[in-house]
Amino acid sequence: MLRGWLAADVPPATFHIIDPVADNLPEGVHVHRSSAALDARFDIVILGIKPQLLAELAPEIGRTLAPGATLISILAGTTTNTLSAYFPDARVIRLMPNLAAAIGKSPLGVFAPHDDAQQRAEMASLLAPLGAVIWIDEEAHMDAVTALAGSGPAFVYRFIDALTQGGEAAGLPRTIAAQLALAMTEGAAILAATASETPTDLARRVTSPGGTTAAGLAVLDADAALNILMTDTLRAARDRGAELAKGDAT
Ligand SMILES: NC(=O)C1=CN([C@@H]2O[C@H](COP(=O)(O)OP(=O)(O)OC[C@H]3O[C@@H](n4cnc5c(N)ncnc54)[C@H](OP(=O)(O)O)[C@@H]3O)[C@@H](O)[C@H]2O)C=CC1
Ligand SMILES: O=C(O)[C@@H]1CCC=N1
Repeated sequence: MLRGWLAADVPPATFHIIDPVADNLPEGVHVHRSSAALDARFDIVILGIKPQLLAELAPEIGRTLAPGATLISILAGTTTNTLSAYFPDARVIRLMPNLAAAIGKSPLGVFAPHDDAQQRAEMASLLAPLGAVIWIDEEAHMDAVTALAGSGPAFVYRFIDALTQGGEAAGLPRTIAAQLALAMTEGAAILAATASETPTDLARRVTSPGGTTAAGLAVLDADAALNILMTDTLRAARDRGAELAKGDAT
């Protein structure tokens, strides 16, 4: 997220990073190893610790909040009720970004318990450099949002790796297979994002009757195996969010 804002020319000195160990941070941001020695209080605090650390770190985090501050949590699972119990004076908002925030291409699922037009406008302006803001009306959906939008890049990267492996098994040198898998995925994703047709329509357009794509899809679609795998994958990720919300650190 920080890299996304800096790429959009937000001045680095705007940001105070509180992290005990983080290195390789962009030049010009303020870095603090803890909030203990920090006098300042902030109007906007973005919480990016592991959910399992919240109970331990809450007193320290609380000291960074100005009266009426906005606390934006990107923690998987952790509910606004839990956050509000730790930070009763803050305006709590949940946000689920992903790695592509660094290039302004993250879906940004946002849930706020006390939602209003002014807050939506403030969040839209704050988050615009990071990607597309998608308001989520029901907090119960945030674990599924996390599974699809937050964890999703890892699933796509696995698919790209599998394409590379498949290309290699089909006889290509690994480096060529890797290049083709990446460039093909990029083009297909951009086309799907910009075309008026649905992904299903686009797949149909690729598929010449009796051709190579049809032969491949016959395998990929058999027994709905990919759909079942994706359903199980997202369900596992979603349910882990619910476990984290209950404080499960295992
Ligand atoms: N990775 C992703 O793509 C996404 C992650 N998230 C959420 O972001 C959060 C962080 O995830 P992720 O970055 O992957 O995990 P990391 O473990 O990489 O990041 C957690 C960070 O918090 C630091 N930390 C530990 N103690 C303190 C402290 N006392 N004060 C301040 N910072 C501290 C950790 O330091 P240390 O390394 O020493 O533990 C670490 O740098 C999670 O809640 C996750 O659900 C949300 C969307 C996407
Ligand atoms: O793996 C996780 O728990 C976090 C949440 C979404 C992406 N990474």
